[in-house]
Amino acid sequence: MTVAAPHPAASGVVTVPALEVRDLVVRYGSGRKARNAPPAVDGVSFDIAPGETLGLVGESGSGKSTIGKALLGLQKPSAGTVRVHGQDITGMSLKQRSRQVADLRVVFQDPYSSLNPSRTIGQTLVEPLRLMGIGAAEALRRARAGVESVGLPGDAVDRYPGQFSGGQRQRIAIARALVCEPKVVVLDEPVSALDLSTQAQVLNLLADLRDQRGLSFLFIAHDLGVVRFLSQRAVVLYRGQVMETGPVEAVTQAPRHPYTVALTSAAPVPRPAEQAARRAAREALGMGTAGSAQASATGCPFVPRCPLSTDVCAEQRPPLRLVGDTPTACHHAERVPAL
Ligand SMILES: Nc1ncnc2c1ncn2[C@@H]1O[C@H](COP(=O)(O)OP(=O)(O)OP(=O)(O)O)[C@@H](O)[C@H]1O
Repeated sequence: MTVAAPHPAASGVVTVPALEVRDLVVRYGSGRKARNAPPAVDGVSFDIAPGETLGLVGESGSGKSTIGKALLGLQKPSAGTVRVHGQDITGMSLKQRSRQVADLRVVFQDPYSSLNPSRTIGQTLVEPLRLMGIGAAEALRRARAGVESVGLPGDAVDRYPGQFSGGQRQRIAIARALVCEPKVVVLDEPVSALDLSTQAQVLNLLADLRDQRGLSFLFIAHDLGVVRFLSQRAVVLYRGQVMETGPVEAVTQAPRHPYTVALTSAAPVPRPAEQAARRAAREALGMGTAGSAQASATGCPFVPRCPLSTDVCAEQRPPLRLVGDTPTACHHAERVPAL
């Protein structure tokens, strides 16, 4: 099994982050109703160092993909900034980005819908290079090298997506992302549509490419086992907010926030006693047992035995936040002295 590479920041050398996200807020829709609704992403901040992989985890609907879309310019942020190697790209249009921001690319979840079925692999890979002003012959040479770098034959450029398996298509999607030689790649659930053995192959390929090229990954996933395999650090999201962040081993093996405990309890661990404790934590928090954790609609999803329902709580926000080493107050506990 591939082991996550050491965190580059461990060397003590101060570097400009490959990706810097500050106080990101994203609201969908417009008008008063949208303004009054809780944002899909609510003040999220994180950095990714050069060569580092950051796992972004959370239950379905927690805002993971919305963050990915905001980084890529597919969804306009309501507030906050996004910098790639120090360059502020927050307000850039998609057109500007395609010319200027070759540093940031994406691999989407679904290898079947993310490639245009009517275009050859070569046409798909050449397009972003041509937008960057690279000549046709050189772009085709790079496209061939790109498919070879993900373990496919160079003549794959003459074929169509329908002629490849799901795993091969995901390799092609990775080649498309890397052909522009980006520094940062957003991987939005890149293996969750693949069967288990293909998942392992694609994860190993991603780890190899990252280590060879010094890439930084934002690895969006709901499967904590997969996140642990590739990431050095993890950010746990709930309802658009960061609940906990830290080294991936600490977050997955010794989570500090009750929500993370509940989320991790769905992932198998080698020690039965720990598994049982985590299962109990999930039950205490009123969360489901499947991989996608669901908070209880009634009853506080954060504090065991808290009698306040999310309907009653005026804050309508997670009561306890643990970011870095700085826990903030539990609003629910302030209101319920008996806790
Ligand atoms: N186009 C949209 N219009 C309105 N609301 C949206 C839109 N896309 C997402 N949302 C809402 O934003 C919130 C975050 O959704 P998002 O897709 O980012 O979550 P996620 O963590 O990626 O979930 P999943 O793991 O299921 O993909 C959810 O409440 C969702 O309903």
